[in-house]
Amino acid sequence: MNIAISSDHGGNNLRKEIMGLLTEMGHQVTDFGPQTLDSVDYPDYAKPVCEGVAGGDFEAGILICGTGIGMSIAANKYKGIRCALVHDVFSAKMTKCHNNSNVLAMGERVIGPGLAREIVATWLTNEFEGGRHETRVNKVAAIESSR
Ligand SMILES: O=C(CO)[C@H](O)[C@H](O)[C@H](O)COP(=O)(O)O
Repeated sequence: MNIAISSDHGGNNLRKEIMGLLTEMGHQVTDFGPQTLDSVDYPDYAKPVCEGVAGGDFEAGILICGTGIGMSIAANKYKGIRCALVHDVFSAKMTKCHNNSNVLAMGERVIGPGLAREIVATWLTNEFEGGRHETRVNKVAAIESSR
């Protein structure tokens, strides 16, 4: 898959860990930084990933900050983005199978690299189930279109 990734300063180390995993898994990774440990603002780094996924340049996006919360809030402001904040393996599977999430957010200050790797691998290797879940995802999209 063609995957975009970014973080803020609070997610820099985990972003690099996950980039390594994605490469090991054979994915194409586009890194939107940041490239230093300077303090930055997460909405600035959510933007290229979300615009790229919503615009079809990337099949999936991964966003990492200290808690993952700021990134997920910012990401879900973009039309067409379904960002899930995930810190456990069960939710990683469910959000792909049921929500068809196209962006995954995690917090480097919340979970360790081992669990984060498992979450990403689980999210990327499961499939949207469609059916009743598609009806629900479409209803969410209708809310977005009506505003
Ligand atoms: O947005 C966040 C929380 O919702 C992220 O965790 C940020 O990484 C965090 O707020 C950054 O905090 P800092 O004190 O500026 O390092």
